[in-house]
Amino acid sequence: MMGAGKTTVGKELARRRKARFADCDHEIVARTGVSIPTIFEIEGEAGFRRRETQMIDELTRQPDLVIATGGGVVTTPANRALMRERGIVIYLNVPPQILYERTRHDRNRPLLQVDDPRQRITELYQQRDPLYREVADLVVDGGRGNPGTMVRLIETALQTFHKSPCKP
Ligand SMILES: Nc1ncnc2c1ncn2[C@@H]1O[C@H](COP(=O)(O)OP(=O)(O)O)[C@@H](O)[C@H]1O
Ligand SMILES: O=C(O)C1=C[C@@H](OP(=O)(O)O)[C@@H](O)[C@H](O)C1
Ligand SMILES: [Mg+2]
Repeated sequence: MMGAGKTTVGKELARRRKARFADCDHEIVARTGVSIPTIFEIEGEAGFRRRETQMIDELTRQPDLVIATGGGVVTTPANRALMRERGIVIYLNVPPQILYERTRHDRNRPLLQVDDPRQRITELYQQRDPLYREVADLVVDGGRGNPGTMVRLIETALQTFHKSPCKP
């Protein structure tokens, strides 16, 4: 979900594992030269989702890459299939109240620029939680500690986890 810590924790996880890192949103912004809110403004959410699918396809072809997705990636069935087939997927599960606290001052998430962002987050969480679980290989409680603690939890879980992602 937005505010779960994917960008922050993903970057640190990659550093610790000496892997490369890519943030899907960051790559889309770099490619288009405009911000996420601007893409939503011009192309709508549907336009952003098309770009996201293209980018996920591109990124998941690369080996040894830690990818931080955007929180809405699971809303597109094709993305869920790509993630399951090509990657080890970690769901950072964080309760809506904490997601709200972490995102309340941020203006860079167009879906939360509404009158009642707390309610919006709760609705999105309810809709998406089953989808995150559908694609996840590991579910980590992401609301319990700082990013460093999250990375250590993930590293420990990965030690006893073996999956051979398909070659794209
Ligand atoms: N485990 C954590 N504990 C406390 N704050 C966190 C944690 N993970 C991320 N944050 C903070 O929450 C905000 C959102 O994090 P971010 O990595 O952008 O989330 P996402 O990419 O999942 O939307 C940032 O201000 C970040 O510093
Ligand atoms: O949850 C979503 O639908 C979105 C999450 C954002 O990424 P973060 O999860 O990194 O905030 C970004 O992709 C866009 O604003 C839409
Ligand atoms: Mg992010």
